[in-house]
Amino acid sequence: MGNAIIEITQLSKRYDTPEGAYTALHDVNLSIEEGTIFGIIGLSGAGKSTLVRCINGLEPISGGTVNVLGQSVPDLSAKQLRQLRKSIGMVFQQYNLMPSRTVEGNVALALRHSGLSSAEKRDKTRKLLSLVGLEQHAESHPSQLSGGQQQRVAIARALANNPRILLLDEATSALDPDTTKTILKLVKRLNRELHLTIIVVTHQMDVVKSICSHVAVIDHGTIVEQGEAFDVFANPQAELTRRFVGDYTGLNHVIETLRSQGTTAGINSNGQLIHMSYANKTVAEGLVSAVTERFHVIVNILFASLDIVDGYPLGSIVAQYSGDPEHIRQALDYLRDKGIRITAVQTDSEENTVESAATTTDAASNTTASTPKEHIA
Ligand SMILES: Nc1ncnc2c1ncn2[C@@H]1O[C@H](COP(=O)(O)OP(=O)(O)OP(=O)(O)O)[C@@H](O)[C@H]1O
Repeated sequence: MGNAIIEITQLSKRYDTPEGAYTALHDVNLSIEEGTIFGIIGLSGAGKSTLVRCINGLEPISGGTVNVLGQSVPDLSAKQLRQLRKSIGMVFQQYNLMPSRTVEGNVALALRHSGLSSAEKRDKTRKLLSLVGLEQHAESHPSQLSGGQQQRVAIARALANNPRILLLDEATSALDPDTTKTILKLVKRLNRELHLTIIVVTHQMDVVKSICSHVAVIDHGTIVEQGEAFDVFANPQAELTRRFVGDYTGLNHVIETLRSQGTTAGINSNGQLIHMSYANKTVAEGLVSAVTERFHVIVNILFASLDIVDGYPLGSIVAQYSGDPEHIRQALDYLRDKGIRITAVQTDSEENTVESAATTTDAASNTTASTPKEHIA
């Protein structure tokens, strides 16, 4: 981990509207380390774009501090702000390319105040296009390119002034899943090869899961949870985060089905429905047979999934446990000892966490505690 490249404390932002002041951001605290890929996820209207605009100085703040690259953004002059913005490359959902210019012309446009000669600009533009895999399309116009290719041009343009931070604002939201994957792969490579700090503003958990090392969840202008992406997925605390994660993994759908059609879904009224999540592949192997044999309980698996979050495997199982209640309790204690997070699923209300020693939350900072994990190649 390096130093914080962006440090935000107690940020608030109010907009004056005809109906009165509207608070779009409230007491936002964020620390983004250099070299990380940091996701900011929230529903529409949560305040994501406002936060981005406060970071790059496009919006005056109402309170708190915003430090970017060691500079206090609200205190910068117009000239200093222009300079700072050169260090922050921006990519948006709608590519924002000039239709009348070629691909090369679009990228070169970002170099117009660079002081480079025409030959140097041409050389740099070609290098940037090669970096994003578009060297063959330098002479094409944006209309001749696919959405994914246009977004690559926008990324090349955003990199023209050698920024230290790349800010992607819903950059993959208009793309199909396959194209999204290739763009995310490119973003990950840029992070690695250029040691760029990347901020990914999104409403898609899939994007966070694929490339982010850290994530902050924003809800109605407040950061409700933040931490390492894996920990947030493994042990979501805030209601909105649980919804995002559960919707993404399919767990919410399963629980809904069990709630509405429990008997038809094959569960009986005597068993206990348990959600198990685990971070360690080897522990999960043989999980069911171990507790079945050892504690003489019947484990009926209703749902299982395995995901890779930021390069780490994360498994999830919903199962019905039947048998002697004392044996079930012992079986669950045993699993907990093995580092598996155990949650009782209520079919008539919300899930309740059955106390788990391995996972705790620092409620004061809305930070999810670290979960042991096992990296895969
Ligand atoms: N200039 C403005 N004047 C008044 N209210 C604004 C202004 N800009 C944004 N808002 C309000 O602030 C809230 C946050 O908006 P913001 O655009 O930051 O959300 P968002 O999370 O980026 O949403 P989306 O994903 O839909 O772009 C919204 O309720 C919005 O209506």
